[in-house]
Amino acid sequence: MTEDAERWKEKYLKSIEQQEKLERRWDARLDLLRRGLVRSTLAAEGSDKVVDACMKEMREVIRSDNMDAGLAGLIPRLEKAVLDSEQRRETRMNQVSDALAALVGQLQGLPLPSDISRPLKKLAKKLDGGVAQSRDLPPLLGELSGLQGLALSALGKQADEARPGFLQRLFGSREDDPQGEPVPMPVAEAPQAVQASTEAPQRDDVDALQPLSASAAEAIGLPEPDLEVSGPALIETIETSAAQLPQDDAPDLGADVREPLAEAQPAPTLEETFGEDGPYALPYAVEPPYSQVAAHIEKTLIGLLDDLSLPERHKAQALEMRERVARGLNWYELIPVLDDLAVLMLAITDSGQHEFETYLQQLNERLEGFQSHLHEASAGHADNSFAARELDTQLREHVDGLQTSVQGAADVDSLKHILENRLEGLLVTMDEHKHERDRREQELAGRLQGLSERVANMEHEALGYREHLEEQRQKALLDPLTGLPNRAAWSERVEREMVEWQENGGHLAMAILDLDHFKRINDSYGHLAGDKVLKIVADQLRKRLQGRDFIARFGGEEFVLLLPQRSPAAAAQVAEVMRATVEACPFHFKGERVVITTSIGLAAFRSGERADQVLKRADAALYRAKEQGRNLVEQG
Ligand SMILES: Nc1nc2c(ncn2[C@@H]2O[C@H](COP(=O)(O)OP(=O)(O)OP(=O)(O)O)[C@@H](O)[C@H]2O)c(=O)[nH]1
Repeated sequence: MTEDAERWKEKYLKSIEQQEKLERRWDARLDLLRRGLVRSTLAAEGSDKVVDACMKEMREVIRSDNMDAGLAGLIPRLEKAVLDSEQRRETRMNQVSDALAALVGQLQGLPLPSDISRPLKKLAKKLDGGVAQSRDLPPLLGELSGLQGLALSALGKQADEARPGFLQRLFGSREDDPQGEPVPMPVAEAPQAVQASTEAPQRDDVDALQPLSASAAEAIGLPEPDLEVSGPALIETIETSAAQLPQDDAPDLGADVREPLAEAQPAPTLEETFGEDGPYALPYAVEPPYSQVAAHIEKTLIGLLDDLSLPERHKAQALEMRERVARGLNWYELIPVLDDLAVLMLAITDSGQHEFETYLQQLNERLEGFQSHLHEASAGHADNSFAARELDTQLREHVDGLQTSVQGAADVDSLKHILENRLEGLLVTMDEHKHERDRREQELAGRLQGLSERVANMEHEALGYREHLEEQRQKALLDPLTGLPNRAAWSERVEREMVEWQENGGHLAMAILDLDHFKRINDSYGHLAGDKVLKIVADQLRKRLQGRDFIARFGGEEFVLLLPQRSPAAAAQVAEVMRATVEACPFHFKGERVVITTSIGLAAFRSGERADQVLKRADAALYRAKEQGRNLVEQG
């Protein structure tokens, strides 16, 4: 064997040896992987039936000789099973998270001391974002169970103090509540209520915490169920008494409010008085879980997308959104869809602006056309002047010619002939000129007619746009839920009244009204009931306005009141009427009275002050009213 062949042989043997080593390592790894897989499949067992079946099959495939083919068939099925299982797990986690949030919500509805209600609020916030992992559940459950224990023992303590009535046990009463806070819950009919109403009650007797008999309700002037929302008798009482008082005196209207209570006689129950469907009845709707409202939301969104008249460039986006909605949404998919919808709406508003800009551009082009018509008309006028000068020259030439001819005429006959010729020429020139002038006049009249039509069209369109803009502006100034003016309208009005006040002097005051414990209304009766309360309260407050008084919804459960030309005492009187009006609204739930109250912060404008500074003082006063027990008017 040559030296070269020897070297090749050695190289070949070495590579075989290396190949065998690699194969042994590969087998060892494969064996490890097989064992690992078998153990993993065993460990994962029990999480989901379909996944379990796939895992079992996998173990068999791994142990078989035909692993490649077996795995190729199994893996896609396993992937699908794992995905499905993951989705089911997510749904379960969502359900658990919703249930936990509901539990926390129920606890939050209880009158708990702040050292329990604050951590509860924190826990509610944590649950707001949903629970992503099951490992997060034990600490959350632990936290909830601890807080629930504390809440129960706090309530137990209240029960030990032997306070009558389930609702009183649940929500506490003013004597026990250092804040003296009224709680907007149904007030049960109880015998002592009649007594309370006949024993010249103090202000607290009107409090929601105390059982309120129908007689008391009637006595404070709650309107009949089938009457229009307006005109509870209490409010009329207040108005009468307010009218009798001198404007600059701050009256104790509370006394007027309380008076009728003392004279009240036992009367039918609230349920008898209002029935279950009166204008003040809070709907019995239990807030449904998302799955129950999803179809409605989808239908509404699709309806909205179909009704939108969209500029061409936004149509594809809306169509894509529509398809997403039509495929069905879960809770978490809804939020991005709403975000996208909001972006689309903003884009449409922008295109409204764009449309208007296009209109202005068109208007500009038309005005340019108009200008060029005017140019033509003035050129026509210039032509006319030129033609008149031309005529003048021609006439002069004719007359000169006539003179020359007359001087050169030898006899009367030739003179006559010359004269006739010259006059003929003159008449022809005059005729031609007249024709030309008529033609030009006609042309000019046509142009003027066209111009005046264009102007009329433009005026008509501009008027349409102005009306459309005004309509849009008015809509943008109204709060859609209550129909009251909104924050933007408020700013406009404040601005106007301030200028008037600065120029003419007098008085100007503003007040902030914030419904008390409104969160509890939502939590206890649902958001629909909350919305109904807001609408009715807004309606009632609006009906109390007089003269230049102005009310707006500032947002949420907050209203603002502007009182021009009212002295501080008169403004306080109006605020008190508003407070009593809200308290007197005979809301009821399943036949039981629900007392809803408002706290009010009032501030009068001082010389040199800006509106935001006055609002700040009113807000600080409102804060004090809340601190001092709510259902109060405080001055800032
Ligand atoms: N139904 C309904 N609820 C609203 C609306 N706007 C705001 N809210 C709710 O109003 C509640 C206001 O609650 P908070 O600011 O905590 O105040 P509150 O419960 O009224 O308590 P106090 O102001 O301290 O007496 C929140 O639960 C909001 O979700 C609305 O348009 N409709």
